[in-house]
Amino acid sequence: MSRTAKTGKALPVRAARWELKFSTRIALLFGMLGMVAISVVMVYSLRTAQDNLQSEIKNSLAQHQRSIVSLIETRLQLLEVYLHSASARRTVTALSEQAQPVEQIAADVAFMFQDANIDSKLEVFFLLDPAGKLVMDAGLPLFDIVPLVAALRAPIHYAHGWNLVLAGEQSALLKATPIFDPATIQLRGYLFVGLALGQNRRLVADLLAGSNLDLLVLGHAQTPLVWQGESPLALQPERPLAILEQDDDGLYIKRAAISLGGTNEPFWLTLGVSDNRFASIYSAYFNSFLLLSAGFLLLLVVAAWLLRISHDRAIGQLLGFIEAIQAGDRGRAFRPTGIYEYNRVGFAMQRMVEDLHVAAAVFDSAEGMAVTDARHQVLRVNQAFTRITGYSAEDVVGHSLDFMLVQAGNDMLRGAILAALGQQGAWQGELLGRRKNGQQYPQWVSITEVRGGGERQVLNYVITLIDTTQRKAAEQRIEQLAYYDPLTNLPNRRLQRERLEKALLASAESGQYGAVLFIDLDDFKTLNDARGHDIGDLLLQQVAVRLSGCVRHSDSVARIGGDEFVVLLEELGSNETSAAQQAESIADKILFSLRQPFRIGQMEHFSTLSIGISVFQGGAQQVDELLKQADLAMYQAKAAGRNQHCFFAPEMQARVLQRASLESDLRQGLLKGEFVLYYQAQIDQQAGLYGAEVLLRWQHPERGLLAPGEIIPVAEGSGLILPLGEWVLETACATLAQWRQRPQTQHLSLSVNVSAKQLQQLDFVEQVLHIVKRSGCDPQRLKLEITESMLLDGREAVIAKMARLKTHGLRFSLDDFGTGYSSLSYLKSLPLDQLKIDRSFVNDLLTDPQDADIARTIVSLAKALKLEVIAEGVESLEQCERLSSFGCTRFQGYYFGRPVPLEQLLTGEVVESR
Ligand SMILES: Nc1nc2c(ncn2[C@@H]2O[C@H](COP(=O)(O)O[C@H]3[C@@H](O)[C@H](n4cnc5c(=O)[nH]c(N)nc54)O[C@@H]3COP(=O)(O)O)[C@@H](O)[C@H]2O)c(=O)[nH]1
Repeated sequence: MSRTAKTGKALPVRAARWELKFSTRIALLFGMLGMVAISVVMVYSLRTAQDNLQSEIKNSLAQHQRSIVSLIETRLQLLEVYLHSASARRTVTALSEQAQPVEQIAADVAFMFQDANIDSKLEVFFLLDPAGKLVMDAGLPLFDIVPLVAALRAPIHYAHGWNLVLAGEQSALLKATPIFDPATIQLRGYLFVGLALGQNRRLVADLLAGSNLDLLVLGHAQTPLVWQGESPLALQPERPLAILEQDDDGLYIKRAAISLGGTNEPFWLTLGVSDNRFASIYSAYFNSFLLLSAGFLLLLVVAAWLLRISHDRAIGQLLGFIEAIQAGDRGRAFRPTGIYEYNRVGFAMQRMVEDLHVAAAVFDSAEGMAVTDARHQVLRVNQAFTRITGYSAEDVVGHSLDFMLVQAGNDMLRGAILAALGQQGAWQGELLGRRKNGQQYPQWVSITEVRGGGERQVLNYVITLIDTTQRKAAEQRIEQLAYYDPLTNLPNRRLQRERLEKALLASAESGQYGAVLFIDLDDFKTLNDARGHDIGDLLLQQVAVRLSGCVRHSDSVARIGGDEFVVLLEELGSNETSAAQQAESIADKILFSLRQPFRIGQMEHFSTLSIGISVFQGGAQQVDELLKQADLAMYQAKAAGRNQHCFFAPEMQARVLQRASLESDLRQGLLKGEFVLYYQAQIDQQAGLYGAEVLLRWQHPERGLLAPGEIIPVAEGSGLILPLGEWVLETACATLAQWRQRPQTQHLSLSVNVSAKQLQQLDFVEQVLHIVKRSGCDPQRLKLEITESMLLDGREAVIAKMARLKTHGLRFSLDDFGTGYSSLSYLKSLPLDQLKIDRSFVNDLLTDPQDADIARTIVSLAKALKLEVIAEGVESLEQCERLSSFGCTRFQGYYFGRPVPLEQLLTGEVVESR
């Protein structure tokens, strides 16, 4: 037998041995059940009917027995009444006179009882004389009483109750009464009445009258006395009492012991009735049984029909669901039927289908999948497998996948995989695969056993392949990004730290010295800002190449940020001096190498660098500490004039600590008001003192008066420059406000140094205007000194702030002019009022023609830009005169006065010289 699947292929389906439609099966089952049930009911009903019949017959016969006994008793009582009545009246006369016929006595009794038929009741009625001789027989002639009289014992016995007298075939129940002569009270005889029993057909007829009995036998002891009807069982006195029996002719017979006339005689009465008389009861039972069976069968048919309908509907729904799934309706949900079991099947099937869809979806996932049998022969592969490996299903089905593995011959690996599969049922790991085109590729392989069957033996292996080529490349890329500087391809700070940690451990083990060179390019920021970041990047790349060229292969060069590089030198021997010498020689080599001109595009650039060296012998030191030491040494090298190296010395550390403590002091100093302002006079050639520069001083409780050089870097580093700068501005404005009050001073202006951090504040303009307004000073007398370097970051924003402040009357001076890289066009865009010639040019003005030229140029430039110009650091008359010769008319310097407290500024010679 075969069934056609959706694919059109014939699927072999083994039919069950007794395959029947469910409805047919139900009909058969119900039919059989109906037959069995009807048979059982029939047997039960018949037996019940029989039992009921017998019980009815039994009851009926018992009833008849009671009636018959009652009839006989009634007859006896009547006879007794007759007897006594007859004895009371004429009977005595009759006996004495002998004239009264017996008929007359009977007629008297009949008259007395008004009973015309009394003759028929007085069947046995006779008189005996005292000697027991029959005097008169007044009973019915039907009965011959002679044998009875002969069988009598003394007549007196019969005066006390009924007595059975048996005389051959004759028998009767007799009772007597003595007859006395009323006059003499002499016994004259006995009057007897009796009920004839033996062969008394009249009695039997009377007893059977109106009954449906077919048999009656009245017996005494072993002798039937009178009977009517025939049955072989009826005349057998030995038959059991009170048991219903049936003879071969179907006659039901029941014998019972009875008591008559108060005697103790063993009378028995057997009654019989033919089963024909109960045919109607049988037929009633049979008919109702037939009716019941027919009704039951009908019910069965209806039930089977209803069952079939509901089954057909439910199975139709279930089949519809299955066929829809087969037809590709994947999202079809099972609609519950009215039958619980089918719903379970339907829902189980729906879950199964969903699981199969999930499994199919999983199988069609982006991961390559192959399913093999227990002998590793491929059964199925998915599309991703083909995409990854290049092998189609036809290429691999029926083969082992070993040929695709580069390590196929590696027995150890194979053994490890099989061992893992045996123990955990799964293995995963990285294997080198070979694609169909021969290309090798890394792949992550997972193998999982599928077990089943009674003994849970391995049925299949599911193999998942993930091509990790891209992931590995990405990992490498991530590692490159995480550990290498993308600009120079040198290790970055993170990698260098790790290498340093390893180097320290190695050094601790070997006892060999190593060294860290912290390298910072001199003036790189200036180049970067002036020439742009692209040029800066090119320089950094070339620096990286040169640095790498200066060290051994085993050494490590890293760029840890901006223009900072760290070189790690290892295995410098176990002699500290020799190690330091080696480090120094490499530092010199680096300095020399980097001093050579760089060619960046069309431009030739000269660069120098500062190197801090820290020598280490692992164990005691931490990476951070080592880097910090080298960094400090590098700053030392910068402070010492740049383009040189400097070894770390513990004093440097002390300075750092000192700086930290200064920061804490500075915070306290601000709170305690330890800061003061000094004023350095600014002189106009014609007008004399025209203003002053405000210079910060700190009256340190322990260290005395500190200059800005010690305060400002710490304040800027800690952020305290903001409250400090605000205080300076407020104090200067307060001075200006005071000066405004006095005619001698109201023309004086003040220059206030502003730090880059102050200027970068978003609300700098508002802050300044607020302070100015609150102080009540003339904003035109306030000049803010900025440096070129402040304009490097966020130049547009700084210019906008300057412009806003200028609209409120404030003025700006460009400090240290000439030391930076300001271009002319850039200078022109700044909203300036004054250029300040840097002290370094003034210093060598008289000796260095180049500085003199610069100073002259700055004066000319200021004039061209219509700006004031002032020279700072003027220490001699000669310098002053030379600057005057260039056209500079304003001066500041020790020649005119050192920075002094406010009181001294106004009382000093300068004011007087005005
Ligand atoms: N942000 C702030 N910066 C401030 C503040 N106060 C000062 N500073 C900055 O500190 C720099 C150094 O100031 P100071 O140590 O006070 O030195 C000034 C003068 O003492 C010195 N000077 C003046 N004349 C001469 C001279 O003839 N010879 C000589 N060797 N030195 C001289 O120059 C300093 C003033 O220079 P300048 O500012 O360039 O005019 C100082 O430069 C400020 O940058 C402050 O409150 N806030």
